[in-house]
Amino acid sequence: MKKALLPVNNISKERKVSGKEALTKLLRWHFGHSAYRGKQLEAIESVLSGRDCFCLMPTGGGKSICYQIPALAKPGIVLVVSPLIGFEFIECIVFLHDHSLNVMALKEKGVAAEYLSSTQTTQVRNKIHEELESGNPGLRLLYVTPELIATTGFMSKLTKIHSRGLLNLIAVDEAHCISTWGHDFRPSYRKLASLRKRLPGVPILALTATAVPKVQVDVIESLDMENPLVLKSSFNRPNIYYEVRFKDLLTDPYVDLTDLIKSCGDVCGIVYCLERTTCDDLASHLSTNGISCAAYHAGLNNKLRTSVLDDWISAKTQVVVATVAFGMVFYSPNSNLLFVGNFSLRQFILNNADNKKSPSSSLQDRPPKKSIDDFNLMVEYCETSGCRRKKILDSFGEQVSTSLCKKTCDACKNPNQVEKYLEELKAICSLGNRIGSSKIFVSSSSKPVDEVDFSEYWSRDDEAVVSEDDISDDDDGIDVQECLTQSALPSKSKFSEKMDFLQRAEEKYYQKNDHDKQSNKHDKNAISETTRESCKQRLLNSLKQTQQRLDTLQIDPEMSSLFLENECFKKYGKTGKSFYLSQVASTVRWLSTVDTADLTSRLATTNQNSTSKVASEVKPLTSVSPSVSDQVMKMINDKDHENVSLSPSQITLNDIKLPSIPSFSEFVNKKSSKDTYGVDKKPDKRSRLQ
Ligand SMILES: Nc1ncnc2c1ncn2[C@@H]1O[C@H](COP(=O)(O)OP(=O)(O)OP(=O)(O)O)[C@@H](O)[C@H]1O
Ligand SMILES: [Mg+2]
Repeated sequence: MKKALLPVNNISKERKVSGKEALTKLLRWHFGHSAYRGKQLEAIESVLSGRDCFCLMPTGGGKSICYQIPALAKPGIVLVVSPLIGFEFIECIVFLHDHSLNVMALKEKGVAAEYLSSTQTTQVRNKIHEELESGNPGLRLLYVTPELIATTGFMSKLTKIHSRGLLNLIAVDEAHCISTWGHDFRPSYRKLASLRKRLPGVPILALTATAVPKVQVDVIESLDMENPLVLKSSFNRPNIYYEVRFKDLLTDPYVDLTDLIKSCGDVCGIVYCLERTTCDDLASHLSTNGISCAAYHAGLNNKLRTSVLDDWISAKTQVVVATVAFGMVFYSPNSNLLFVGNFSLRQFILNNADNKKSPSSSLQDRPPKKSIDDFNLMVEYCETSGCRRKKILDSFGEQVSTSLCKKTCDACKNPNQVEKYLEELKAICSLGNRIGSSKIFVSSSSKPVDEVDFSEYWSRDDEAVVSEDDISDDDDGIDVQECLTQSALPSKSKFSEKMDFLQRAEEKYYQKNDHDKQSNKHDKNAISETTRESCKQRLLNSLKQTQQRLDTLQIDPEMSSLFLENECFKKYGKTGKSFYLSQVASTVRWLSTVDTADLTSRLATTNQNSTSKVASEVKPLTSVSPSVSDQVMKMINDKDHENVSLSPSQITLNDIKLPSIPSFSEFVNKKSSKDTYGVDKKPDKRSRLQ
C-alpha cells in the first residue's frame, strides 16, 4: 500500500518522535515491520539523542532502518553516503539496488527521499539542489555517493544546509570502505574524514557488515567519531554447519565434492575457487558427475556470465563454481559454501595481494603484514583442531564459548577424527617437503607464513607475478554487478521494471566500464618479451637444479631452457598469458621430479621413436647434431611457430611422443601417492572424511 507522504513543508516545526512505542509505530506504518530487530532501536535512539553510533550488523540484518527511521522521527535531512550500487538479499534471491531503487522504494512507503548522482539529468539534479537551497526543504533522506561528497561544490551546499540547522544525521553505509585494513577499501571513502570538521555537531552513524576489530577502530577514528555507541550484532549463524576437508587426504576430491553436493539435496550453492582454470576444470568434472553446474569468472564474456547468473538465480543451475568475481552475492539459510583451494597457493595469494595494493613495489618484497595475518588466520582455521564456529566469531572480535556451537562443526562433532586427519595431513606434508626440491606441500600451521621459504612454484620473480589473469582481481567485484544489471530475470514483481529503469540510467556508466575492461584485458593477455625472457630464466634455474639432482643427466641447460620455453609458447602463445604461464609452471614442477629418461626423451629431438627409449640410448640436447640444434633455434626465432618442422630428419615436433607434463592436480595426486623413493603408497586413504 502506498503511504501518504509526510507533510513536507513544515519539517522544522515538527517535534521529535521518541520513545519505543512511538518509534515502533513509525516502523509499522512506513515499513510494515511489527518490531525492531536486534540492535536497531538502540542505534536509532542513539542518533536521535545526538550521539554518534557505530553499528556492526550482518548482511541483511536491517541496517537501513537505523537511518530511515531517524529521518522520519526528527526534523531535518538525513544524508546517506553509500556506494552507488549495492545488494539486497531476500529469500535467497539477490537483488541489485542502487540509490534510485532505494529512493523509489522509500517514496512508495511515503518517505520523501531523493538521490543525487551523475546518472540523473541536469534538470532533475537542479530541482533537488533548488529544494535543498529553499527555506524549508521537504526532503527527509538524501542519498549521495562518497565521490559527490568530495566535490567542493556539493560540500559548500552541505555546509549551507548545515548552517541553517537542517542536517539531522550523517549515515555512512558500508563504512568499512574507509579503512585500508578492510577488504573493500575505496579511496573515495577517505574523503569522508573531513565531514566531522565541516559539519560539526551532526551525529554520525557508521554502518557495516564486515568490520573486523581493526577495521572498526579505523572507521571510528577516520570518521572522527566522538564517544560513539558501539553496537555489534552477533554474526553467529546457527543454521550453518562448518567442516574442513583436506584434499590431500581424499582419494578423489571430485567424487567427494560430488557426493557432498548430492547429499545436500535440492539446494543451490557456490563453490569458490582461487583460479579461473580450476573453476572450469571443476565445473566440467561436476557436470560429468551429474550435477547441474556452471563456471563463473571474469575470464568469461559478459553475456555468458549474465546467463550463468540468471540460470543460478532461477534454479536452472544448482551449483556455480566461481572465483571471487561472483562476489558474496549469495545468501540462503540452507546454503553450502565451499572453498576449494590448496595451501601451496598461499604465496601466490600473498604476492598477488601485495602487487595489487602497490603495483610499483618490488616483487621481492615481503607480502604486507595484513595479508600474512589474514592468511595465517585462515590456515589456523583449517589446520588446527578446536571449534570452527568459535574461530570464525573470534575473527569478528566476538568472544563466545564453544558451547554455543552445539556440535554444529566437525571439530565439535568428531574431535578425535579431526585430530587424526590433522596428523595424517602433517605426515603427508612432511613427506612432500622431502621430495625433490619442490616446496609445493608447504603447509605447517605452526610455521608462520612469513617464515616459510617462498614456494618455488609461485615465486615468479618477474612481471609474471603481477599477472591478474590467474586469479580474479578487485575489478571483478563489479562484474557481477554488471551482470545483475543486465539480467533480464523477472525474479520478483516489479523488479524487472526497476531493473530496466536502472539499466537505462546506468547504461552510460557501464559502457565506459566495459570499454576500459576490454582494453585492460587485451593488455593483460599479451605475452611480452620480458615475460618470455624471465620464463626462460626460470626454466634454466630449474634445469640446473634438476642437473644437480640427477647425476647421470647430461644436457646443455641453456639450450634446453630455450627449447622448453618455446614448447610452452608454441602450445599456448596464442591462447594467452595465463595459459602460457601455467604451462611454464607445470614444466617447472615436472622438472622437480622428472627422471633422466623422461627428460632426455623430451629434449632429444633426434630420437625418432622417442618415449620407449631408455636414457642411455637417447641423446641429450648437447649431443644433438648441429643441424637439429639449429632447427630448434630457428623454431625459437621463427615468428610462425606452428609451421616449423625439424628437417632434415623430417620430424616435426608434433610427430614426437613426448612425456606429458602433468597439470597441477595431477602432479599433486601423483606426489601424494608416492613415497620419498617414488614407490606407490598403500591406497589407505578415505574417500570421505566423515
Ligand atoms: N525490524 C525488521 N523486521 C523485519 N524485517 C526487517 C526489519 N528491519 C529490516 N528488515 C528487512 O530486512 C531486509 C534487509 O534490510 P537491509 O537491506 O536494511 O539490511 P542491511 O543490514 O542493510 O544489509 P546489507 O548488509 O546487505 O546492506 C529488508 O528486506 C528489510 O525490509
Ligand atoms: Mg545495507
